[in-house]
Amino acid sequence: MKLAGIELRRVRMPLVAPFRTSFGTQTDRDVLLLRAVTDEAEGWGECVAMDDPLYSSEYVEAVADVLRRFLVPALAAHAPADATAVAPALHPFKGHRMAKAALETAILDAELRAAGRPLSRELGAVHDRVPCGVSVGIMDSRAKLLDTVDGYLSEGYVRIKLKIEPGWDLAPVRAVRERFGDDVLLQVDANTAYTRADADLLAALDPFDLLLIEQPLDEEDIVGHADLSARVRTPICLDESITSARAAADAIRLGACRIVNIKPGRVGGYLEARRIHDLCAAHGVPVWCGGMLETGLGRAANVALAALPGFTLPGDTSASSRYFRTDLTEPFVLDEGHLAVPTGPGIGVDPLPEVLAEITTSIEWLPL
Ligand SMILES: CC(=O)N[C@@H](Cc1ccc2ccccc2c1)C(=O)O
Ligand SMILES: [Mg+2]
Repeated sequence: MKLAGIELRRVRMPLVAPFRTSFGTQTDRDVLLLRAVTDEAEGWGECVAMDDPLYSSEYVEAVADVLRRFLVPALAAHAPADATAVAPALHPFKGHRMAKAALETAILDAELRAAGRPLSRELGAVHDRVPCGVSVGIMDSRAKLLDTVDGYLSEGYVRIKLKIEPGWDLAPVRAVRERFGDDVLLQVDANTAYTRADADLLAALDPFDLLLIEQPLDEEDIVGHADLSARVRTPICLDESITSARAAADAIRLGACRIVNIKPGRVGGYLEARRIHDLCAAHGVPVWCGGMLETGLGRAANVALAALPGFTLPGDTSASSRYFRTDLTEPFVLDEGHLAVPTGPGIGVDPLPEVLAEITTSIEWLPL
């Protein structure tokens, strides 16, 4: 397969409702899409980076810059025959895992489409549909929160995740438990909003029988999470801290987490995501697929990954309608709380041309 070039395409999509987390409120998605053009097929990679470096150090403008000046020229020099050669070619450049993930995914998609192989098969999927959870933002009131959770449960979501931050934690969790009972699968995500001094407060969540507490502390505080794990009964799950298979291995070894949220965009791509899945499975650590408000392109690839055997907890692979009135692809629609794994070659979905044209804000061609 010969790579002719990479198209950087920025698209803007409004969210159906503001999404508030401990690091800010999002009202729309400004997404960088990569289209890899080869002599045999083309492939899509969706970058998960936000507009601002609030979830991680990466942000969309920086991703475009590092692709333009370093990562795409490096591929020109290495002329990778397939996606497995991409990470080694990019290794000299430190970090920028979200940029690397989008580039590798676009090339992997092109390669698999040319070969007629679905991504799910390539990764080792064992299911043809996956159970879906939903991430619920911080709200202005408990009443609004309860209405929102009620709506999602009615839609069929099998797990509820509440965003929390200091001042919005025990009360919303208690309200959801009191209203919907103890059988609802419930977890929380702090996006690093707490400190080691909050151990007693986080331990106060134990009576609510949560599935997990996601990333309570700073992404670099592995030891703090290990100390917390010894004081809090609820399993600690890491998200922002798990940037690679090595980071996952170290966190597990140090007892910093008992569950891992795998996000291919955060760890450098689907091949590294599979390595993390395999490593966690070897340690008996359950994993689930996180979400970064992807369009249907990224959503399709995530659903394929979530079908691997070690993904034993429902992920944030929600339906398209959780975030978008109109998705970039045919919408992903919840069916009895599940999403079907795409069966077509590569990621198995394509942008709808008229939607793509409508939401595109810029196009840049990077020849190899
Ligand atoms: C579904 C979910 O909670 N995702 C992230 C947080 C998050 C929140 C908002 C975002 C906005 C734009 C891009 C990425 C974003 C990620 C998480 O698990 O921590
Ligand atoms: Mg998270």
